[in-house]
Amino acid sequence: MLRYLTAGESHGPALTVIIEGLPAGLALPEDYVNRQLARRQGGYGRGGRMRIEQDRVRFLAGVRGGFTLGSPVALYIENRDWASWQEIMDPGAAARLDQRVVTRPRPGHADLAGALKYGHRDIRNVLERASARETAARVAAGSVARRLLEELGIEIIGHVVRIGPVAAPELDLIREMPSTPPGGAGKGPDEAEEDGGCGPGRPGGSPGVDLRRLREILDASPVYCLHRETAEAMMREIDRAREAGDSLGGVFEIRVYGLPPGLGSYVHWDRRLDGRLAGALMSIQAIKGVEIGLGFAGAALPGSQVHDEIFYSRERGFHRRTNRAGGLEGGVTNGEPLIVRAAMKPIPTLYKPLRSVDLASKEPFTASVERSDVCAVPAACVVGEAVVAWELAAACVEKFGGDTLQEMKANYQQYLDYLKTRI
Ligand SMILES: Cc1cc2nc3c(=O)[nH]c(=O)nc-3n(C[C@H](O)[C@H](O)[C@H](O)COP(=O)(O)O)c2cc1C
Ligand SMILES: C=C(O[C@@H]1CC(C(=O)O)=C[C@@H](OP(=O)(O)O)[C@H]1O)C(=O)O
Repeated sequence: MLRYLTAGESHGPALTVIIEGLPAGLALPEDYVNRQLARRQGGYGRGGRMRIEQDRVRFLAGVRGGFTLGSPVALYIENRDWASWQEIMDPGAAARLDQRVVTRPRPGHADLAGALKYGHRDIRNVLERASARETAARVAAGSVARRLLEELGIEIIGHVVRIGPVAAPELDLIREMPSTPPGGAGKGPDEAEEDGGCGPGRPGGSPGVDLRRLREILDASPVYCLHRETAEAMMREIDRAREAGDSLGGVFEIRVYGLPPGLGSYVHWDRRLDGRLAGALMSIQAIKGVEIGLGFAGAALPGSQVHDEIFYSRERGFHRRTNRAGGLEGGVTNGEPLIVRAAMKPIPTLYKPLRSVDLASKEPFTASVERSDVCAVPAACVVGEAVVAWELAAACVEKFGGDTLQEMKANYQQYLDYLKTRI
């Protein structure tokens, strides 16, 4: 079983993660994790805090010479902002608990509900842990999972499809993402349609696109959006929101290629991979909706336009020409790429103040803000990739097991060989 716990306050000394259940022998360079941490810090619309932090992982246990030992992996990410908060956030008796006390709950944040639940008079005790600073720890854990998935040929890619009112042109869910930006020599729709399938020689479906090139395009986009013109419109919208003292949400999409059929299970509710993925994505701060494949759009269509017909050929085995199910049927991967989307609400801390009531005096007030993100959808997309990676790696560990990576890969290969006898 693969599991992890995180701890850490936003302005405390550090974030920590303990991961248990990884096989021994997985190459885990610090730089690999650091690259994902840097992506999470990026994205147009972030506030001043991201200019202070420079997230770097430090392994404290479970890794030696760049390889996992099979023992629990402990890792640590320093909060640079701690230097300015040490006096107030000190875990010991030296903490100045009377300083910078927060009694004004922000609508949309955990402030009021958290203070009532835990009996805190200082909302700082809530916001420090409710803050999405914690997602740096989740991205670190997710990077470890992603590294493991890579060993099995499973690749994850996320992109932003909406920021506020600006949406990327609808990507046809039955086709793949374009391999080049608009105007370039992308793959034709008919060619793309022929990709995928869980037939011989391509277990788990094929991306049908150059993932390295896609990543380059996405990393070069300040909003992690594939379409240059849409990205520019998104940035203009973020600028407008910032000038108006407002904030924006949006939607990101995660696609996973190279998945074998058979991860997750229909036999019990808590083993369904769709439920696990939705739970993981919904647990990200400010995520308010998740859809798989056609998702909500499917509710408006007749069944004949929703379900993916099954075909068979000797070369490709069982395959589909459409992927409206987003790679999952019955809570089990079906060999098609996974497609999930998550909707993020606008950031709750606004420069344009919203009405609220002081926790201590019960007097109404309108909030004032020192700093905040205006839009964090690109960052949330990186967090989304991480939590999806985690759930998929956990499902792989469950199905293929193994105390060493070699053993796990051998089990995986045996399963793929078995699948070939079925097609
Ligand atoms: C990457 C990321 C960055 C965020 N940055 C901020 C921020 O700067 N200010 C803020 O008020 N909320 C921010 N949020 C959202 C809050 O953390 C979130 O709304 C809050 O924890 C309440 O949880 P809920 O929205 O899930 O109910 C951010 C969320 C994410 C995922
Ligand atoms: C620190 C991060 O995001 C923070 C998430 C966050 C919130 O309320 O969720 C509020 C802001 O924190 P601060 O008030 O310290 O500026 C963001 O900067 C991060 O992503 O690493």
